Amino acid sequence: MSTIGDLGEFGLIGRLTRRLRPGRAVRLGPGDDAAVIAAPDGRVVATTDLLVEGRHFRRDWSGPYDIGRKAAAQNLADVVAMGARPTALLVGFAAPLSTPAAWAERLYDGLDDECRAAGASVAGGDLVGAPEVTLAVTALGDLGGEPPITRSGARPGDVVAVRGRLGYSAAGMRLLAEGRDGPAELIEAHRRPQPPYAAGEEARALGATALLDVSDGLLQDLGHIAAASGVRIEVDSRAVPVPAILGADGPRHVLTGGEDHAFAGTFPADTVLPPSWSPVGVVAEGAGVLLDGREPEVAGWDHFRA
Ligand SMILES: Nc1ncnc2c1ncn2[C@@H]1O[C@H](COP(=O)(O)OP(=O)(O)OP(=O)(O)O)[C@@H](O)[C@H]1O
Ligand SMILES: Cc1ncc(C[n+]2csc(CCOP(=O)(O)O)c2C)c(N)n1
Ligand SMILES: [Mg+2]
Ligand SMILES: [Mg+2]
Ligand SMILES: [Mg+2]
Repeated sequence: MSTIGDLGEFGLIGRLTRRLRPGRAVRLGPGDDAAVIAAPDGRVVATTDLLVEGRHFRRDWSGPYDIGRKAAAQNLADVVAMGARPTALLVGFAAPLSTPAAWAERLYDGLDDECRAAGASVAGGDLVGAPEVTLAVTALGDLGGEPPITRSGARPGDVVAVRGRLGYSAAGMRLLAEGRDGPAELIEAHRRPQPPYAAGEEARALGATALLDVSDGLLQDLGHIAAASGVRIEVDSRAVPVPAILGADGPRHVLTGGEDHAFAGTFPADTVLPPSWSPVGVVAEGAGVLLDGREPEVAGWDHFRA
């Protein structure tokens, strides 16, 4: 079995980049000092997120293909959450030299497939030998001439709505931690989030006043909209859909579980929301997030508290 150490830095770069398919916005991809990405709008949306072994994923819980998909998805979702179309990813990849080359190749297949699903591609990156697997992913996006949908535009009277799965990843992680092997749908959801990438364009068409992706937990992430917009967000727990598959702790997973990368937005009160968007609360004057009129004890994930 060949390892990435056997291949060497440039051998591995060649093996990995060969797996990537060219993307629509990439004018010059891997191979030079930098990539060249089309930015027809003249403004580039840029975002970066780290994934660290043992903190974001475990190699005994997830295979390389799913880790690649997750690393891409969490960054592509941030671009979509700005109301932009993802164009390209840059991937910093650190791994032990004993890592099987096939593991690294499957990681790149996952990155490439998730990019495809969002209309982007991997345009470049960096490679380092290191004691643990770490991925530092940067995503770029195109606003198509439209203004970004920020966290700061929510206004009192707006309705708060969510699109996409919530709580599945947290429920799946709990099962993995307990050594259980089902329900498969939950475990798969933890390994591979499925952000509904169409939500960005939908939210824009619906006149969203603020938008973000739910990475840390619904209540906590809504807190970012509340803070940036200078408003209070009031969530009604009875309005938040809790699928039965999530089990007894379903309500907690849905309200505070991260990593599904659903989208949460605020919309003018008279907006007619399609069924894919579930209204979960309202925007009011004030500050913070209230759940059924009270401050929640737990709101979501915090790296420095976990
Ligand atoms: N080390 C840093 N240096 C500069 N800015 C940072 C740093 N870390 C975070 N930020 C900025 O803080 C803001 C919030 O970051 P955060 O990572 O919470 O958002 P997110 O990527 O949407 O969420 P998540 O990381 O949970 O997926 C972003 O605008 C981000 O660019
Ligand atoms: C091994 C392992 N332990 C814990 C977790 C849970 N977890 C890690 S990061 C995060 C929030 C989003 O991260 P970020 O804010 O960095 O985007 C959550 C819920 C996991 N996925 N794997
Ligand atoms: Mg981040
Ligand atoms: Mg985000
Ligand atoms: Mg976070």
